[in-house]
Amino acid sequence: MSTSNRILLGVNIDHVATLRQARGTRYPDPVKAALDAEEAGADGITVHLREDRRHIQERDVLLLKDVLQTRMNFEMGVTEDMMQFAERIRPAHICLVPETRQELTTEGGLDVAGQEARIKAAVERLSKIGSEVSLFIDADERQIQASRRVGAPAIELHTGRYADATTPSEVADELQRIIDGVNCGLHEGLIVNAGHGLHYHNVEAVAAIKGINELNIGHALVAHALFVGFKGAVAEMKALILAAAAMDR
Ligand SMILES: CC(=O)[C@@H](O)[C@H](O)COP(=O)(O)O
Ligand SMILES: NCC(=O)COP(=O)(O)O
Repeated sequence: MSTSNRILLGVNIDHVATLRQARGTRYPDPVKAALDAEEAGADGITVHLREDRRHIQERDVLLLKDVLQTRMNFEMGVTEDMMQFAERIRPAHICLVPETRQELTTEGGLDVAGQEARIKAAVERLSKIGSEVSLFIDADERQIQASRRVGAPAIELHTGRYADATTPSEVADELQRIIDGVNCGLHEGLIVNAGHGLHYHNVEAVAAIKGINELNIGHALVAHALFVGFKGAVAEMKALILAAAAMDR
């Protein structure tokens, strides 16, 4: 079981594209954001090509594939169209996420336990193209064990409930749920990542959990970039998570 202090920052650039799509302009370009993020210390770039194309477009993914110096973490719903696109792109990492068109953002984790055969087939198919497949799930023992059973090498724990918690006791409960999830994932032999809704004021407690491999963060970085620039926003976040991960708690 790994209890390393090393932690990676995956920068999600979806919401750079959200701003572009709001006006149908050519700017701001998420590809430029990705390159800036890499220069500022991002360990990887995450993009979610939603079925409704509300932010990232195929064009972005195709360009990123050519220019990234780090690695792409491609988030996708489990649909035949997406499977075929992923087979064409062959990203280093693929994260399977649940998706509905009505949701404001990714509201919960993938129900792996409820559709094991379907997810297992997707994991097997995507592993054949050389991608490391992770499953975006809630920090729930049932889902974590099902993720191991379907053959995914990695999971990403959805931290949205922690991020949305308002009272100190709710925050503590949600944090504990993530800690338990990380330990359960490591026990099952999985690589454990986490993300969603993390920002400059709530990230440290999560980054301090021993054994987390990577945090994927997007919305807060794009928002902060308005004031300090994208490189500055990424560098600040990276410094924050490295410092938190290095602390002996
Ligand atoms: C799965 C996930 O958490 C990311 O894709 C991130 O949330 C992107 O933003 P939206 O969910 O708002 O599309
Ligand atoms: N998978 C989570 C992610 O990529 C970033 O989510 P957010 O920081 O934009 O909420």
